[in-house]
Amino acid sequence: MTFTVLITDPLSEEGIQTLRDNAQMNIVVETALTPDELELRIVDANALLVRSQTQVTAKLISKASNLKIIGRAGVGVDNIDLDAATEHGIIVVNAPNGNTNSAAEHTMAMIMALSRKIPQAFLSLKNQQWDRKKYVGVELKNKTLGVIGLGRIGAEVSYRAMGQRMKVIAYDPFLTEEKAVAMGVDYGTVEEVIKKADFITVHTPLLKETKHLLNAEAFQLMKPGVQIINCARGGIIDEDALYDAILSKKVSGAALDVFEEEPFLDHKLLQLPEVIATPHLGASTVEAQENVAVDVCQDVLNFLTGGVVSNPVNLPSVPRDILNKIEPYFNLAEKLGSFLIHLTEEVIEEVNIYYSGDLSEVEVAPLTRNTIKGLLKRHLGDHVNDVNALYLAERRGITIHENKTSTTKGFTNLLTVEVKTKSEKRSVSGTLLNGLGARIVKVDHYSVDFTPVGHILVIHHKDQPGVIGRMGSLLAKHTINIATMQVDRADIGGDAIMMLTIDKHMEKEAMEELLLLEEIYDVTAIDL
Ligand SMILES: NC(=O)c1ccc[n+]([C@@H]2O[C@H](COP(=O)([O-])OP(=O)(O)OC[C@H]3O[C@@H](n4cnc5c(N)ncnc54)[C@H](O)[C@@H]3O)[C@@H](O)[C@H]2O)c1
Ligand SMILES: O=C(O)CC[C@@H](O)C(=O)O
Repeated sequence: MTFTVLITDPLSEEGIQTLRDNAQMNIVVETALTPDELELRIVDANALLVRSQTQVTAKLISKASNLKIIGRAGVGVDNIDLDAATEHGIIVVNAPNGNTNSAAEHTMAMIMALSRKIPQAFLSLKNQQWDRKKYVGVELKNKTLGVIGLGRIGAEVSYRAMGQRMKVIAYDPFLTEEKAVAMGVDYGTVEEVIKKADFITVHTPLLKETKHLLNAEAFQLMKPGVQIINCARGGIIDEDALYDAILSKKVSGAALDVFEEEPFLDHKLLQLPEVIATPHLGASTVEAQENVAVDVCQDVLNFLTGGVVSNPVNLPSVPRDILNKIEPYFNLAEKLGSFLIHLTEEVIEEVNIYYSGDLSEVEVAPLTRNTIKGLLKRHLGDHVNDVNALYLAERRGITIHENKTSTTKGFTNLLTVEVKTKSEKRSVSGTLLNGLGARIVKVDHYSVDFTPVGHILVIHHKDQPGVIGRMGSLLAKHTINIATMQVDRADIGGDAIMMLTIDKHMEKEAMEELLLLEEIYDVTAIDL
């Protein structure tokens, strides 16, 4: 059997050779296709290999009737519609490790060029101006580097910055104080990092939660003269807010490798002398391109020839006989995880999963993976899947315990997930009701009953007459319609919980107003 492998972005020949060496592979390299041409060529492809330029959209995937695997030579898979690929049963693999070093080195190069105004001085010299006064820089030594996102690249940048005798303060939702100490960095909240840093570098994926992480509000909190670096993804920084912050002199310089819209030929930020930039070159080294091409081509080869892949992004791997028994619970498990992660802002150290009733008799490992996938997705994004969820949790020091028990509290099946942080324990229980689908039936020690979909509000309040009315009027003022509502309390006049499903996303302003009501302790808005 022959497989057609279509390569649509420039890939290192070292990697492609891995495929060429196998007689079954028919390699087609077409790096200048228009989207329309690509739609025609994709029909015959069994594998598609891309970097960040090719946009693998749902429309393209819908035309890819023979496609089995998409390989991304690099980390970010935001140019690939993962849901569409999964829906079409197409496996996506990436190469997450091969360009870490290059991206970290590029970030350091940007920090150093920025602090010493090297690109600006060079340009001026090219324009025949010998100007030594205009290009006075600042030293890095003893300055504080704020790192937001301490994953592979963020960690490597931190080590290098310490080599420059910088102090590093970092925030990552999976960073504990102990881990920070072990790495030699200071631990801070996003706000602390932003307030204390002289240079701020972001190294998160682009997710709902990281979109415009550095916005006008964040720039307000920063030190005057702060310098900003983005070698991760365009969109983590609000470009308009950055532009204004530079004009107002709050930000004295910015080094950008990535942009909200790429590619472009003209950008208003580039009109500012304080901005230096590169056209998404973080991974553009001979070594990184070789590494990622070799890794991804090897995975594609393994997959097409029946082997095991190393870096699946969306691969479900459950044997059919087990799948048939537990598949109905997958959605419940993931929803419980997704719900629970919103109940704590602290670093999760331990997860306990209790399988009761019918669930105590089945193979539960895939359900655990789905639960953890739901938990991690909020901070790690869509690259968390059944295959890598446990690995990612383990890498973040989260211990997971599965427990089987016959106690069902009246349900034929009950799945309880409990997370422990340094100072709190939160839990949620759900069941699969025959014919009615997934229901959440307990939140901490409160009994509830609701379907885990849509926009949900969890409100802790004091059990007192009038609270529900005031809360309802306030939501009405914001044209938020309540679809369902549950109330439970610890004891009369004591702590109580309201669970609401509402018809639209709860905006920040409405949340803040709710919190002003005297009897309301806290409000959590969850979109499932
Ligand atoms: N410029 C380039 O050419 C280039 C090259 C390689 C990678 N990248 C990009 O760099 C980024 C980092 O890559 P990586 O390999 O280090 O990924 P990684 O998954 O190892 O690390 C990302 C980290 O961000 C953290 N995070 C998630 N949400 C956060 C939040 N709200 N606040 C703070 N931290 C948060 C995660 O916990 C994780 O530890 C990605 O966006 C990747 O696409 C860019
Ligand atoms: O393909 C590239 O050069 C960019 C890769 C980089 O953005 C990544 O996420 O790995």
